[in-house]
Amino acid sequence: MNFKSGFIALMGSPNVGKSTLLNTLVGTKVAIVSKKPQTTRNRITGVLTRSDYQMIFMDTPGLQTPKNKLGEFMLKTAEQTARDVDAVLFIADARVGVRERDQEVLERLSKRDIPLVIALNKIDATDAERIAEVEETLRQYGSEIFRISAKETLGVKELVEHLKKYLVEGPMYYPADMISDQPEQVIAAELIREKALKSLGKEIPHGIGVEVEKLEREEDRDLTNIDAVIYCEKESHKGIIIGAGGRMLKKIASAAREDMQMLFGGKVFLQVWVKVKPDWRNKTSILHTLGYREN
Ligand SMILES: Nc1nc2c(ncn2[C@@H]2O[C@H](COP(=O)(O)OP(=O)(O)OP(=O)(O)O)[C@@H](O)[C@H]2O)c(=O)[nH]1
Repeated sequence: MNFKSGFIALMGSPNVGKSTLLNTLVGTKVAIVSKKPQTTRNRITGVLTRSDYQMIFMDTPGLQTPKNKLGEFMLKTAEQTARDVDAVLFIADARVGVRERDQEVLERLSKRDIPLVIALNKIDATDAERIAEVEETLRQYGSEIFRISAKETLGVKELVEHLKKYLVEGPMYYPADMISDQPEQVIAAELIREKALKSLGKEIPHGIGVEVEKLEREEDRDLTNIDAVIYCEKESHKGIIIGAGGRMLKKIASAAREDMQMLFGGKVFLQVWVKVKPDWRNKTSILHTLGYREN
């Protein structure tokens, strides 16, 4: 059987249990990313790797009505994330029910081509009648509703089994053990990958992977140095990723660096290389190196 992988966006209002579920799914504490308080509200990625599949979860910020620039940024990030994934997992709180904001978001999500799966969380703290009532409201947005408790790990296995259906044949984007050791590296890599996919359109669909080789902080200068490599499968793809005069790569790196600065705080010095590795996920040898500096 071939390896499958995919990206799944976690969406839902603040406090419904997205971080708890992410931690339950991935089995490690990934929700602590930065020391800066507001940055924990940005996107966090959790990776669930098994022998035959890898699920990459994007934890989007809460869907509250934006009150300021940061709020606007977070909402934008959440909606953008939901666009570039293989499935969206919407989480509702059984105790609170379906809020107006949830309805607006669900309305939009249900009209998209991306599969929508709904998890009704906190069933451990809600009576059966209430659960049935909320589920009834949710049914108009999608038929795939799972009752879960992220905290008590109820129904989570069934949910994962279902989500597996939306994975596609593809690479192991991240090393199996990466998330527990270096969440920041994973997030930095994902940001670059996201910017690359967005800028490149459908030209190079699943053929790229990003690896962050170095992420070092210089606390005294409030600076983070990041070295990353975009792996692609063909020489022709490398040309497209770099672009005429290096413009495409510059665009990708600039956009990624901007998000990284939001996420990590302080300044980010980012260098991105593009390397061709036809089977990049299995081989360790680097066939070709092309340097590019972005600052
Ligand atoms: N009883 C119960 N409480 C839960 C469950 N899942 C999460 N919680 C609690 O709900 C609260 C919010 O959980 P979080 O995981 O931080 O929610 P979130 O959606 O990530 O919140 P934001 O970061 O604000 O978007 C915490 O107090 C959790 O302990 C659950 O399944 N059952």
